[in-house]
Amino acid sequence: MIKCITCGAEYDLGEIIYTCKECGSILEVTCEPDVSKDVFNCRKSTMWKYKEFMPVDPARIVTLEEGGTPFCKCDKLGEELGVELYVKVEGSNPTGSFKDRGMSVGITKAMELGVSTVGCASTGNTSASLAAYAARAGLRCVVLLPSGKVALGKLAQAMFHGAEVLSIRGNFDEALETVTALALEGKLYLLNSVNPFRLEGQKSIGFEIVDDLGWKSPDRIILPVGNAGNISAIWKGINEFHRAGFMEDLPMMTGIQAEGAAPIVRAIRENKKDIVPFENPETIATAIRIGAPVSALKAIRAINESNGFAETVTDEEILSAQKLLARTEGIGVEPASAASIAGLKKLVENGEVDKNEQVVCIVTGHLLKDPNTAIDACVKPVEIDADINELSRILSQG
Ligand SMILES: Cc1ncc(COP(=O)(O)O)c(C=O)c1O
Ligand SMILES: N[C@@H](CCOP(=O)(O)O)C(=O)O
Repeated sequence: MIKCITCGAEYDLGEIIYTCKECGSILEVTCEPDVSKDVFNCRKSTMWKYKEFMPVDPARIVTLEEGGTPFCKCDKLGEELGVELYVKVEGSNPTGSFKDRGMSVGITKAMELGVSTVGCASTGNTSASLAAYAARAGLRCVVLLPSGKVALGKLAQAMFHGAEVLSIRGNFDEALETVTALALEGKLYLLNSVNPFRLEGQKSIGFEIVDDLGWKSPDRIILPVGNAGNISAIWKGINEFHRAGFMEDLPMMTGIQAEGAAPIVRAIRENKKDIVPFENPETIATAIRIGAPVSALKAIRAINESNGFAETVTDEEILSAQKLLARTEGIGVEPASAASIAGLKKLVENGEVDKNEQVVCIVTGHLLKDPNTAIDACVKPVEIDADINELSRILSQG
């Protein structure tokens, strides 16, 4: 069933629907399989390890073997910050971000529905991922991107995988409004995270964290929040495993937003159930430059239900955390991803996160997604002749 999260209205799994016809709220797919966790043993380490929890025909999936991403224990950084730290490296997915988990389910669903054209609005990663999975499935793909605000690597991916790329004079929120209107006219199948099947794939991040920790919950999961689908999906997945009896405790879901694009943090601080959009969201972390997150209701619920927290970080804090993670632990992430590390640092400093907590930070996209920001943050290479004496002189400078 597809179910409205606000009024509970139910819809058939075969219906193409993005919001509730009764009350206009957002939807979710209900999923309560009756399985033992032993069925997962000896399966390949992709998100399809948990196929019983996915609402599509497992015999006909469109996959690039997404999921099963590294779960790195980060002792050096953990010690520096005073917590037991694990980093879930979503940049290791096939197109370099967590979106692949959602697109694998979303495109499989598109094939089941028999649609011919898929589309999305994107700050970059959704379009890169959709373009790749649409190519694999042989579907036409249309993506709307905010002009001048998409990191180079992501743009290259969308173009190279053959998507029809439209550069919108406007921001992500305006692009999403436009493409949603087109989807409602039936001109394309929308694969942004307002599509509840997208989130079914992304909930597997929660499954993997629990599995990686030996069927236990961490104390806290921290992640960047933009359109707010991922935090909602992970909380849904964690609850499904909890209800299935695979684990005892639940984590505190902690969302981090950039200071210039923080409607969810503001809603949590003001104890509101919904957001007031940021009209002109701005941040160097272009992936989370979003003012009107479509899954805000779900995200606020996830944070409140889990006794979690929401915090903002500045662009400077994001860039410094990006470098800290790269240089302390060798994990290269794009700026938005580093918001989780920046957030952890801030929350430890202000006492919100207890020393010795077991914390999982999700880093959502690969460093190479945004090469320009990475290069701008570094000292330029020194140019020298191919001469051993000159090389020795430089090395001796230390
Ligand atoms: C790299 C990266 N991190 C974080 C986010 C935010 O995720 P969500 O929109 O699901 O909150 C996005 C895009 O949405 C992203 O591309
Ligand atoms: N950062 C996202 C924004 C769109 O999010 P979605 O999860 O709703 O598709 C992107 O990569 O485009």
